[in-house]
Amino acid sequence: MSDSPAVRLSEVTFAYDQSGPPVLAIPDWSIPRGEHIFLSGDSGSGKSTLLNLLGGTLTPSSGNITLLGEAFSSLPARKRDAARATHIGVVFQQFNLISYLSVKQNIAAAAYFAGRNYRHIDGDIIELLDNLHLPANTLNVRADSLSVGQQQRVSIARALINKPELLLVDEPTSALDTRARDAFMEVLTSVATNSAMLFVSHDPGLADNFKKTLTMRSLNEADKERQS
Ligand SMILES: Nc1ncnc2c1ncn2[C@@H]1O[C@H](COP(=O)(O)OP(=O)(O)OP(=O)(O)O)[C@@H](O)[C@H]1O
Repeated sequence: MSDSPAVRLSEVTFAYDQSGPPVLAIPDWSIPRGEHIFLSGDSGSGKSTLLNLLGGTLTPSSGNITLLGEAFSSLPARKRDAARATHIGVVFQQFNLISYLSVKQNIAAAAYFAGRNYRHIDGDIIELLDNLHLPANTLNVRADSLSVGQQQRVSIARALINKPELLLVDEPTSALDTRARDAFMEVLTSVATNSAMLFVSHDPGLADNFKKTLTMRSLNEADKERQS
């Protein structure tokens, strides 16, 4: 189903407390394949909740999410984990690299979890590091011996090693200074051309890197506005 969007939400609601009101309600929304979207919104508006739903670490209270036209949120946890590992890359705010493993081992782990033969992906890793302007001699050093900016690039390489159709990026630049931030954005958008990307950030200065921008509002705020 190559014409189906990367991800689609249909009649999705989510409540942390099943007896309470939902924190998120999305009747119909999709991210087309290859589209890069910048998402901002006030603290508490539901951005992280949405990322977790798209990544399958949370499942909707009602409605459903499809990935590449196939069932996703309704899958049993183990199959959802496998679909995530194969089709979704995630760049976390805190990188989430395994500090005592090498750069290569961190990236290869993502290939392993996607069921790939990770012993034969050295070429892919070297090519990615090169595109990310990371010197090849960083391949075998411990992740925690790199600079913050370099660790962030390794986290992009890990997210992209399986050529995911969907890339979820959560506040990736908050630990970087302005120069490193601009370099990061340039390198990210140039290597992620084949993936749909949802990029979440509080930094409005980054929106210019995207053709499409969205702002999330909390359901509470939307309700208050409707009533006033
Ligand atoms: N684990 C949780 N249990 C209960 N409520 C939660 C939980 N996580 C988030 N919430 C609530 O859900 C709503 C949306 O939170 P979420 O973290 O998704 O917002 P956000 O836009 O990502 O905020 P921020 O920009 O501060 O990270 C908020 O009202 C928040 O208090």
